[in-house]
Amino acid sequence: MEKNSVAVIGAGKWGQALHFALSQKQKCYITSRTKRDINNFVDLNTALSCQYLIIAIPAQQIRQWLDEHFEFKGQKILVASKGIEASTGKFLNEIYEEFIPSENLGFISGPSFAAEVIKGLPCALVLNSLNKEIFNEFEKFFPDFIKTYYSDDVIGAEICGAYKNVLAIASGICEGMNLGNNARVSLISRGLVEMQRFGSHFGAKMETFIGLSGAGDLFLTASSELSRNFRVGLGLANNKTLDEILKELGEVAEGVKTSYAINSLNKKHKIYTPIANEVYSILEGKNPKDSLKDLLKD
Ligand SMILES: NC(=O)C1=CN([C@@H]2O[C@H](COP(=O)(O)OP(=O)(O)OC[C@H]3O[C@@H](n4cnc5c(N)ncnc54)[C@H](O)[C@@H]3O)[C@@H](O)[C@H]2O)C=CC1
Ligand SMILES: O=C(CO)COP(=O)(O)O
Repeated sequence: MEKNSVAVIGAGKWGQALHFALSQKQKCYITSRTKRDINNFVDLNTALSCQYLIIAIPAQQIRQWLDEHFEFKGQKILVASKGIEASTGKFLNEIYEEFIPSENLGFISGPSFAAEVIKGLPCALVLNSLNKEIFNEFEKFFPDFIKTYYSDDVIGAEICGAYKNVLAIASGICEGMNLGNNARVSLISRGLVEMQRFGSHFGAKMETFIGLSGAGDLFLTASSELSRNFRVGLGLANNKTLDEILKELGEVAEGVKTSYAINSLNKKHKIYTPIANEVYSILEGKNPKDSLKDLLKD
């Protein structure tokens, strides 16, 4: 294992943006399932032999990928995905911890559209880990245009990153129905309260919800067409089918599968999550106008 070697696994939008960012200060490798014309693109085995890995593959594919491709050799890992596994309701830290010791793991959160990061525009991110050494070691790889903060609230960051995608779908629906600014901001504010209620059930810290990982990423994603999840909401409000929307998108919108995960978790744990429930129902075919009526009277 080459000392201080860094590799990004997954060359989608976020993987490429992180590769661009981490290439500013040192050599950074990148790999993906299909060969890409990107500087320092390597095969998977070369990437896996690096000391530091950033993994940016969609949440629903992580377990299978770890099962089939990953061998733990002491690497330090930052997880860049945002979502909850729909088939089990597991948070990403729970999946990773089945394969890798928690002291080797960190999780990226915060408002960060790949399209802006890849242009070198400034942003602030949180590197969450139970082991502060992970933050200290990865922090030095980030370029000057990204400010990094440390938090030990891994579960809080995981829940914020996943839940805000579902709320971004709701906000896109609201926008697509032309309900106005008052409605959208009411939805986002109540969404933040709902996300905090859900998160505190699983031990997340209150401060995480009012910081970059919570309010920060929620405000960003739920108010911009740069968000894929927001665009899913716009499509649903315009009576497109989910298949049509996802085909048009051509990229992952984690909020869709995460809605199903949240639906089973809130039933199991009896958590009051009206907005996420309506997103789930709309994905299952409910008319958004009926959802609006139900949300206003609940
Ligand atoms: N795009 C963004 O602005 C941000 C995305 N994220 C998160 O990063 C994750 C990845 O998102 P994007 O890169 O934007 O999505 P994307 O749709 O652009 O790319 C996903 C990548 O994962 C790869 N992939 C899919 N299935 C795989 C498998 N079974 N094994 C290996 N690789 C596989 C695809 O080939 C593709 O390169 C998501 O969880 C997303 O929520 C987080 C912050 C910002
Ligand atoms: O997580 C993101 C920005 O922080 C990206 O959001 P989308 O996946 O909705 O585009």
